[in-house]
Amino acid sequence: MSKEIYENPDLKKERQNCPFNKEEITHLLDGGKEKTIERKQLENYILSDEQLKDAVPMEYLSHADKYAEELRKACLLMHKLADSPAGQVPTLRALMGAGLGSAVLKEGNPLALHYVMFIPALMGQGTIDQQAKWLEKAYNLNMIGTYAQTELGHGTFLRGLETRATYDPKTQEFILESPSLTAYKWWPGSLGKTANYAVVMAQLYTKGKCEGTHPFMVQLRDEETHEPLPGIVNMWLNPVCISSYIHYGTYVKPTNSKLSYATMVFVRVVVCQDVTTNLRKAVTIATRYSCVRRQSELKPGDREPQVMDYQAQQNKLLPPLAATFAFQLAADHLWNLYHTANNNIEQGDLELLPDLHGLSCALKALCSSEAANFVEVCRQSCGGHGYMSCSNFPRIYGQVTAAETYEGENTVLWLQVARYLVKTRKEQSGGLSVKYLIGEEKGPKTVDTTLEGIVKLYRRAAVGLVDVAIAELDKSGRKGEAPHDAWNHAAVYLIKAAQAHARLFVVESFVDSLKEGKLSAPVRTVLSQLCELFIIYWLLERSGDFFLCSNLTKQDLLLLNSKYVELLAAIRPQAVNLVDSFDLRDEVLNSPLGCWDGNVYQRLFDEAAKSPLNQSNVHESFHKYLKPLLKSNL
Ligand SMILES: CCCCCCCC/C=C\C/C=C/C(=O)SCCNC(=O)CCNC(=O)[C@H](O)C(C)(C)COP(=O)(O)OP(=O)(O)OC[C@H]1O[C@@H](n2cnc3c(N)ncnc32)[C@H](O)[C@@H]1OP(=O)(O)O
Ligand SMILES: Cc1cc2nc3c(=O)[nH]c(=O)nc-3n(C[C@H](O)[C@H](O)[C@H](O)COP(=O)(O)OP(=O)(O)OC[C@H]3O[C@@H](n4cnc5c(N)ncnc54)[C@H](O)[C@@H]3O)c2cc1C
Repeated sequence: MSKEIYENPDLKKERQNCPFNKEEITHLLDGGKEKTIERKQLENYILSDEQLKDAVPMEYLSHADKYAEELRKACLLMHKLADSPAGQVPTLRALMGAGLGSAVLKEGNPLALHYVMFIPALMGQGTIDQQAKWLEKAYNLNMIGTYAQTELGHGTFLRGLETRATYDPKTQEFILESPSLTAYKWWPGSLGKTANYAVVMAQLYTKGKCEGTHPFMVQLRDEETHEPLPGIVNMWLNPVCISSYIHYGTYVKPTNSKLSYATMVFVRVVVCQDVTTNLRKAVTIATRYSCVRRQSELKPGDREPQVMDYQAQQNKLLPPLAATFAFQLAADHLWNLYHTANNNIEQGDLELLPDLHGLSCALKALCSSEAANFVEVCRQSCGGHGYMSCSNFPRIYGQVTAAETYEGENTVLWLQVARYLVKTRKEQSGGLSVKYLIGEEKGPKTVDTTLEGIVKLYRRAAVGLVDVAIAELDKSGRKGEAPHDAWNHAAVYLIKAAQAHARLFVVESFVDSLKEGKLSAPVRTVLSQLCELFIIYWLLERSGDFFLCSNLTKQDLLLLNSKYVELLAAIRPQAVNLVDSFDLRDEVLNSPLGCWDGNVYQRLFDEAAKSPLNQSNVHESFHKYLKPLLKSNL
């Protein structure tokens, strides 16, 4: 007789009479029906392998055992690549980030940097000959690389990196050295124990002149013994300059000195999608749990309600639910810009590079910071159980907050965006992502609170805040302040302007995607409600920006607040159906709180039972420490 599949009755009820086709949303997020089929085949292929399952929860292993266990599984995954039903590249992409890969490698993939940064650096900056020599070796895993840029003393200020690569014309070699403790490469993933090669960013010196930071291929360890090569600690020999600008001993300037930063642009684009995947996991866990959890008393004398029925809980969870769609659609737009810009750059056309740099910095900083805040709200919305390690919130939060720092610390990236906006506004130039700065909203500044009217408010805030920042810079200039001082003293305004620019891009991506998308009426309805909820949510959160730059009134704000709470109530009945549409398997969620069947309490209990401390009634430490204390009559 088939085993009855348990489904929590409340979750079951939430799923009845869903007014839209969940699979349609799944296909939208996957990039089409075929992609969904491919993803599910790949998930089955990977998650059915018993050798990829953890014998004990990772949190109970030592640091060294965690590393060894993750490396074991990462290597097994690489062996499985060849037979993957989805092909190598889609499989690799799925295994590197917060999605399928995190279901197997819960502490992170020791080989991630090899694929996410080392190979992209070779592809983006290596010469044809260098690519011929190294790419096949890297793809065949005959070498494991990382991207070594950050030093103990410098991570942000690349022009301040201390590692030096001095070109010796006699031997036609580069001598790499770390001249000081603060020059030691620090932070690069896999550098400690896994990688045997690295792309090292170093200041290139030739003929006594510093030509700025350039990428170098450096062998770190013996390919057979894995022992560090001699002198690897503070003197690295025989590196090779990647995309060499040394021609017969003479330095030839690249067409754009920032092309060596290209790898970071690529990862910033990828990070937007990865933090969105993590946010989707957090929202799914919190939403399902909030429909299983019953607590307190809403109507006196009634049964304890589902906590999702509290407006306060809806206010916590529905904006992040909407954000997952907003960020995914914006990341898709950015990805398309990346491909267009990259194809142009390969033809020598660098015109879109500033747009790509500005937008990738803006979206990486916005998606990572907003996702981090939203993940913490999701964790808090689950009360004490959200605090447990097994809830998976601590790990998701750690991964998303890391993204606020790596690939460019967010504040620094906001200032890069501001630099791009101020320059663009002053030159009335700029391409794709600042089109409105040129054609800013003309006409009366009256406010209408329709979707189009609200988008116009975002445009006014984005342009207006750039103009406020420019006015601050000009005021400082008139006081005789040097440009760098004026820039520093306007930082608060500059960052506000950059953030408003990023939010406008996300809002317009969401609205445009719904306009252009071939969606069924029911899906369009629910996604439009999420879109309107999200853009009103952000406006209410940042109302000061809008008061500063438009004729928004107190009445308008009260009206928008009423619209916001109406939308909370309208979307509440579809919350579980929307997160079900993400189609995230329990193994990917990796949380008793978020499992599809809602069997939360039994799964929590089973997880607790796995703790080594719960394998005996009295731990040995009692006899060593506590019992003597109890007898000591202090
Ligand atoms: C599939 C799953 C994926 C999983 C997710 C990924 C997992 C990865 C996990 C960890 C990996 C982490 C890796 C790292 O962290 S690598 C190290 C990252 N470090 C940084 O990002 C450093 C940040 N700092 C900088 O980028 C620079 O120092 C700077 C931009 C802040 C300043 O550089 P500087 O040379 O001083 O430039 P200026 O500010 O003076 O500007 C000059 C000029 O250049 C333009 N510009 C700057 N950067 C770029 C760029 N990257 N691309 C294009 N153009 C750039 C800038 O706009 C100025 O232009 P101008 O105004 O016209 O003069
Ligand atoms: C999980 C993780 C993985 C990483 N992986 C790698 C890797 O694989 N390879 C690699 O090379 N690096 C890696 N890094 C390092 C990362 O790139 C750096 O930490 C990051 O670039 C920030 O630089 P920093 O640590 O020097 O911080 P700092 O730049 O020292 O930042 C400290 C403070 O100074 C502020 N600040 C700095 N400059 C300015 C400015 N101009 N204006 C205003 N404020 C400023 C910052 O906003 C911040 O508040 C990783 C980091 C993490 C956390």
